[in-house]
Amino acid sequence: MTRARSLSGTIPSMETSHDELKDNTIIIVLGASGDLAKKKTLPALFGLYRQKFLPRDVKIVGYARTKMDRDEFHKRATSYIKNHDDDPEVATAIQEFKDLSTYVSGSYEDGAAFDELNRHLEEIEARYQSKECNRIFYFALPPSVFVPVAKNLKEHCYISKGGVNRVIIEKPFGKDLDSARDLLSSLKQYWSEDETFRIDHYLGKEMVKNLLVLRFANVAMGAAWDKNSISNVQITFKEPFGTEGRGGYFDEFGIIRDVLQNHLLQVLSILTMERPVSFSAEDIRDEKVKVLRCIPPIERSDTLLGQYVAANGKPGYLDDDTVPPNSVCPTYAATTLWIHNPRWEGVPFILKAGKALNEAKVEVRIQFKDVTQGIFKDIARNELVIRIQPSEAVYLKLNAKTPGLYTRAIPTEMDLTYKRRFTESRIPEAYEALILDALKGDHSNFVRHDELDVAWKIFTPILHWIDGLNGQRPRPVNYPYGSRGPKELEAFITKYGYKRSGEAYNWPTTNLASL
Ligand SMILES: NC(=O)C1=CN([C@@H]2O[C@H](COP(=O)(O)OP(=O)(O)OC[C@H]3O[C@@H](n4cnc5c(N)ncnc54)[C@H](OP(=O)(O)O)[C@@H]3O)[C@@H](O)[C@H]2O)C=CC1
Ligand SMILES: O=C1O[C@H](COP(=O)(O)O)[C@@H](O)[C@H](O)[C@H]1O
Repeated sequence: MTRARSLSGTIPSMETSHDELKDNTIIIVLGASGDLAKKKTLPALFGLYRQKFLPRDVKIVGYARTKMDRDEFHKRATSYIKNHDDDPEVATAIQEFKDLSTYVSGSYEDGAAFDELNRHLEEIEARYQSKECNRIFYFALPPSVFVPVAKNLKEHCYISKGGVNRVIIEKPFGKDLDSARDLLSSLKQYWSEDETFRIDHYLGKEMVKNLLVLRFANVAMGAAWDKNSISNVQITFKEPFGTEGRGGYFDEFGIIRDVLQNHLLQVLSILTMERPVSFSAEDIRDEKVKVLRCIPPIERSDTLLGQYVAANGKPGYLDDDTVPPNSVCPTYAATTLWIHNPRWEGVPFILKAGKALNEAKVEVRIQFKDVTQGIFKDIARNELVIRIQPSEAVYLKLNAKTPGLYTRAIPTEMDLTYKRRFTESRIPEAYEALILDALKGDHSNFVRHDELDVAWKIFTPILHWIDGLNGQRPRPVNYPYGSRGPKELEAFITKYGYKRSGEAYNWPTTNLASL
């Protein structure tokens, strides 16, 4: 396997080799006919193959119930690979990728079908030089079949004569605390924690991984990273499209389970945890769990729920045929979390996520406190913004003296936009980074069982209220498709101390002529 080059400023223990799989490895994608496999898993495997990050002589096997021949599987597997036609190097790599990929059709419940899969894997392995072979099973499957598939793989496809077996599992991991505990304990009967890699793909995003470095490799950041300097924090997820055909799934889960309880809470935990002793998986995850345990369950009064309605020629949530009529499922939520520890006591962390909004954006916005008044009056607050996507960036809004013969401060910015600063670098897809970690046996960017438990403790009471388990279901407020969200949002964030700058803020350049 190709090894990462040693760079100046390398983070030492991030280079640690775990149980890295270098050869004789088969990656089996279960649910290979589905949406996730087609759009994310198989393109990520191709990306890794093309960059020579997969084990030598790797083979990929798709498995699902749908009957299809190898050509049809190849067509689907490569349909989301970009730059298909015009680059001969990509075309060659695609052909090689097809040559190493096969497909087996079978059910998820039937042991005999998994015997068939196992026979196919053994045929491949018979051609490997070593007797020690490795199998990685990737669950691109709905949660309803997680347990039978985990059981059948263990009973029919597990290599017990040496070699490594691993399972990579996608969210959702349950619907509340009890169901998550049930799911986890069912899966644990078959697969150990060490063999299990629970994906939250936000942990594979470049800017989420960057949070640890920004925070702990910069004294200047560390010094201001607490309640003494910070007024409030917003973690925002915005998508410009609605459920569009995925309403059946979505209506059962809602935006909180879809995005807040996992992706945004992961970002929050890395943003607020204490410095880990090392970059080992357990040291990082210990610190994440510690900070999450300081967060009490979310209060109803700290919650704003919304649902999009038709506007701008786009359909409302209830117009989606796959959504039950009169559903009160929230497609937008803002919730405020509080961390009861000495570093963060009193700082509101506002998690906001919505579908069918005016733009695609995920960012962390840290607003600092007001500067002492006196020599300054109504001066803008500093804000540090970490834009996770699109167009990765970190920028700090800060006040500077207006150049020239003025004694006036003006809001400006220090801007680290990745496209401009790192012109030669390709930012990896989250799934590429995570599959590579799983091949290396590095759990740092995967969700540990106790992280899940504490995450569900924070969200379960509010989810039960939304699900109507304790009485009537709350009705979300409406917001138009393509808008910034519910009109109540501005008052909601203001309540937690967020102050918009009084000065019109021109970003990224300041027009001095207009002063
Ligand atoms: N799609 C996405 O972008 C994302 C998905 N995920 C998670 O990944 C997993 C897979 O998602 P996705 O690919 O969208 O799911 P799909 O609904 O596309 O299901 C994947 C495959 O599973 C089989 N399947 C579907 N429904 C059932 C069922 N009721 N019983 C048995 N088998 C079924 C189908 O294959 P066949 O009939 O051929 O066996 C299907 O092709 C889910 O847990 C999802 O929450 C997570 C993040 C993003
Ligand atoms: O897990 C999910 O994430 C996607 C958003 O992922 P991103 O990488 O495009 O930001 C979201 O659309 C989907 O509803 C959710 O299940």
